[in-house]
Amino acid sequence: MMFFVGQAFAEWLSERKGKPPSALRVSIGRDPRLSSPLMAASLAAGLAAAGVTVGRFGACTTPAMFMSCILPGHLYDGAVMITASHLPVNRNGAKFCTADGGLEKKDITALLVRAAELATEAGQLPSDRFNDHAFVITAALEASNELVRVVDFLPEYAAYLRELMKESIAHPEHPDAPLTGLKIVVNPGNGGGAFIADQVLGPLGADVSASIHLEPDGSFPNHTPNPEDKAAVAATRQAVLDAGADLGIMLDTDVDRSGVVDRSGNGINRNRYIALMSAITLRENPGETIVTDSCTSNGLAAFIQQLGGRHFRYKKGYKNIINKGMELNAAGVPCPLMMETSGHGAMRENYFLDDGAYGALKIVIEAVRRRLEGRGDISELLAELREPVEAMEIRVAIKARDVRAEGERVTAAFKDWVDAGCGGATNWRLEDENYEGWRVKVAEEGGKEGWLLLRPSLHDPDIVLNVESEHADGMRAILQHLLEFFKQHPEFEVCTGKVEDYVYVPAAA
Ligand SMILES: O=P(O)(O)OC[C@H]1O[C@H](O)[C@H](O)[C@@H](O)[C@@H]1O
Repeated sequence: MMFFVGQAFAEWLSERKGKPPSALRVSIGRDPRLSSPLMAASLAAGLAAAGVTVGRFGACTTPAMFMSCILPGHLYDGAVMITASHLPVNRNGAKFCTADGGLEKKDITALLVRAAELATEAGQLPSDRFNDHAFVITAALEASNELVRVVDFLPEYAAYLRELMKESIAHPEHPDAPLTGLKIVVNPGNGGGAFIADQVLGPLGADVSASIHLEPDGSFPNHTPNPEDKAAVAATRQAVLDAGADLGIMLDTDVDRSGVVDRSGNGINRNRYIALMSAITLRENPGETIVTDSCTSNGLAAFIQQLGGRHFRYKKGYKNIINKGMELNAAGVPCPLMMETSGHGAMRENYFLDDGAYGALKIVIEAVRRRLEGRGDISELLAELREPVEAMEIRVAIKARDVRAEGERVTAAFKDWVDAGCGGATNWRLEDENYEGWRVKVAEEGGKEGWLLLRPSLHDPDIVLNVESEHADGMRAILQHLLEFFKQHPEFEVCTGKVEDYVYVPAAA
C-alpha cells in the first residue's frame, strides 16, 4: 500500500505546489521499527515511479523531517516520516508535512482514498502486502538511481540546533561550548533521539556519558519511548540520580514529544512540563495565551494565570492545539506555546512545529541561564504549581459497531445527566468552556477542586475518562458517583467493570 501512497502523495504535492512531479523533491526518514525500512522503500519507489526525486534520510526524527523543507540547501517540497511514534512496535504509520506544517486530516484521508484507487487500478487489493512488496522490488529495480538518493541529513540538522543553542545562550566565557560543566542524561528509549546527546549536547560541552538507551532498537527492549511512560520516567530518574546529573531528557521514538527529570530525580512531564515551558515562555512573552489540551489540571490553569498569562484549554490532539494557536495568533490573540499533556509541544518561535527536541533544548538553555545567574534548579520554577493529589486516566473499549456514533451517544447522555443535576451531586458543575466531551468541576472539601472529563478518544475505539482530585481518596468518590450515570444507562456497553477494576495511576510521575 505504501507504494501507492507514494504515488498519491506525488499527485497531491504536484497539485498543491503547481509543479509537475518531475520537478518535486521529497525526503523520507524513518524510526527504528523493524517495518520502517520496508515501508520507507515502498514509499520511495512509489514516489520515484511517479517521477519525484527522493532523498532517503534513513534513521531520522519527525521535527528533522520538517526542517528538511526549511533549511537552506535542502528545501524539499514535502517530507514523510515513517513512524508510529510512542505506539507499540507492531504498529507503524507515516507522518506527512510540507514547509506549511503537517498535513491536515482531510488531506490525509484524500491521500489514502486515492492510494486505494491507484492500488485497485493496478489490480491489487489495497491490503495485499505481499503484492505490494513485489511492486516495490520491481519499481525499485526500474527506478532510476538518479531519482532516489541517500542523504545524510541528521548531522546538518544537529548543527542547526547547536547554532540555535549557542545563539540563545550567548555564554560570556565559552560561547562555543556553552554547556560546559553540565551533566545531562538523555533517554531516547532506543528510538531516534540519540543524536541529541551525541551530536547536539555533547559537542556543546555537556557531559552526556550517563545517557541511557541510546542504541536505536525497534523492539524497544527497555521501555516504550514515551515521556508519559512510568518506566521511562523511572529509568531516567535512576540514571540522573546515579550520575548526579543536572537534568534528564526523555524523548519519544520520533522526537516530537519530550519530558524532563530534574536534578533531584523528579519527573517533569504532563502538567508539570507544560507549567515549566509556560514559565519560560511567559517570561519571554508576558501576558500571552498558552493553548493546551482538554485534560490539563486545574492547578496548571491557576499557575498560568499567576504568571500573568492566559490559558486556553482546548482539545486533545497536537494538530488541534497547533491549529488553534495559529488561528488565535492570526486573530490578534498572541499565543507563543501550544502544548499537550502527552509532551507534544509547538512554539510560535519555532515554525509552530510539533517538536520535542526544541522543548527539551529550551529547558537546557534555562538550566544554563539559571546557573549563570546563580539561581537554583529548574524545578524551582514550579514551586507555585498546585498539583492534584490523585489523577488517573481510564480508557474503556466501546463495543458497539459504530464506535464514533456510540462515543457521541455516551457523551451526549452524560451531558444530559449533568444538566439534570448529576444525580443529586450538588458539588458537581459543568466547566464553562467545553470543546470536546464534557468536563465537570467537583468542589471538594476545604476549597479544593477535582474534575472529570469524559470524551471519545480521537483515534481509538475508546471512551476516555480523566479524573483528578486534590484530596486523598477524592478520586474514588468521584468515580463511585460517576458509576451512577453508567448504571442508569445499561444500554451503553462501554463501562462494564467496577471502579476497583481500573488501574490506579498516582499523580506524581
Ligand atoms: O484521544 P486519545 O486516544 O487520548 O489520543 C490522543 C492522542 O492521539 C495521538 O497520540 C496524538 O499524537 C496526540 O496528540 C493525542 O493526544
